[in-house]
Amino acid sequence: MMALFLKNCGRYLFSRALLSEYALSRECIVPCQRYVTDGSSQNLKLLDDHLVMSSPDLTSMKFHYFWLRDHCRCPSCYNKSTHQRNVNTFGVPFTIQPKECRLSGEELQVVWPDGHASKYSVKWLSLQSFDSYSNRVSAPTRILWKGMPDSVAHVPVKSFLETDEGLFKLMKSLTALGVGIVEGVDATVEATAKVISRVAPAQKTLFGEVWEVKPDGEYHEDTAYSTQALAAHNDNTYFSEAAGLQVFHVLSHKGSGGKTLLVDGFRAAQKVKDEDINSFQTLIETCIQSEYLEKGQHHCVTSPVLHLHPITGKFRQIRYNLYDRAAMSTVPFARVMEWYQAMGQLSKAVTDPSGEWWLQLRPDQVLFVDNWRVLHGRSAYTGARWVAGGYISRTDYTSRARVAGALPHDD
Ligand SMILES: C[N+](C)(C)CCCC[C@H](N)C(=O)O
Ligand SMILES: O=C(O)CCC(=O)C(=O)O
Ligand SMILES: [Fe+2]
Repeated sequence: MMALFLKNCGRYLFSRALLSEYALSRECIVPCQRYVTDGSSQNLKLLDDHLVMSSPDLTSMKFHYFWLRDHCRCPSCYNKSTHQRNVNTFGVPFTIQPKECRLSGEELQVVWPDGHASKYSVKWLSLQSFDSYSNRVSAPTRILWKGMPDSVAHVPVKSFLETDEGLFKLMKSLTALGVGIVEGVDATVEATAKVISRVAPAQKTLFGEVWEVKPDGEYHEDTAYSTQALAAHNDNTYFSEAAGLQVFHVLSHKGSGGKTLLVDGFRAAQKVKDEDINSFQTLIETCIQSEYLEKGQHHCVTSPVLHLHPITGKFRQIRYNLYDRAAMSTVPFARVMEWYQAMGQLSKAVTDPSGEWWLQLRPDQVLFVDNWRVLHGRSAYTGARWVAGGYISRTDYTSRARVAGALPHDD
């Protein structure tokens, strides 16, 4: 039974709390079973602190009575227009049991001891089970890539600005590959701003909202404002939350170099995971500090380089920026070299030339990059180069992607 439980919950939930909770579950102790059927396809089994619904075509679902009371969707417990709960959850005794409970058609109807009545559609319940959640969040949405990915969207600006399909194409490219391009855009800051705001408002940071890097433009104490080459990196590793998307538009360049480099950070992390699981673990566990310092600014964040989704274990974020690391004092002496070695493995995967996509951005192309996944860089350049761009916060990006239908679950 325990083995079955572990299997159903997936391998990321070996928490001691859960195991002991299960050991205490009354299901094993009190076989108080009442079967209620009304001829519907579901079978209802009422146990001490939860019920089990099963049908021949559906794996059984379990819900605690307390959970059911907390999820009452009647107008006094739940505000359907604001999508917010109103129920006084902790005014309910944890030991609550239904006074009556029946299945009527595809609806579960419960009357509680105080007479309060709740109804739940079986379909809705089936979408709320842990199994259903895990299946949804585990569903593959990403394609890892090396070199130039085949299917990056190049969306014409008119279609992008004016049609749902145009927006969907870009968002889908971003959720699948972490990169997407809008083409045919005027080489002006205003046109860039319009393209950015079709996704979400540009995020205001110390660099501005829609920023520009150009000779004699606004200057910040950062190598991005120099002409030197920049190896692949993520931006904002020193912010408590790095921007979700970064947008680049090379408006003009009279000179040489200045090519853009893109690398799939999740592909690099996957390589380390496949070939050296200990290094991978070190990069998930070890916290290092990143910082940004200039007059009036001191951003400083301590965080691991790799983050996984807490339930599925899928990649959530890579924070790879060798330049913006602070002096390393967060790692105990005995583990310093272990971290360097692990980071060295990741660095090898990141800089493997077969994984690099070098492109020369044209002045009509606006490039969107998922800054939690894809690393960017550039070659050194000469001459006058004018780049406009912006950040979009993670929550605004993922919200837009879900509304557009390109991201079905949390991420
Ligand atoms: C993009 N923009 C030019 C505004 C700023 C660049 C900031 C660069 C910083 N080293 C980082 O990696 O976050
Ligand atoms: O100049 C470029 O193309 C990119 C520089 C960069 O890394 C940045 O602005 O974040
Ligand atoms: Fe950057």
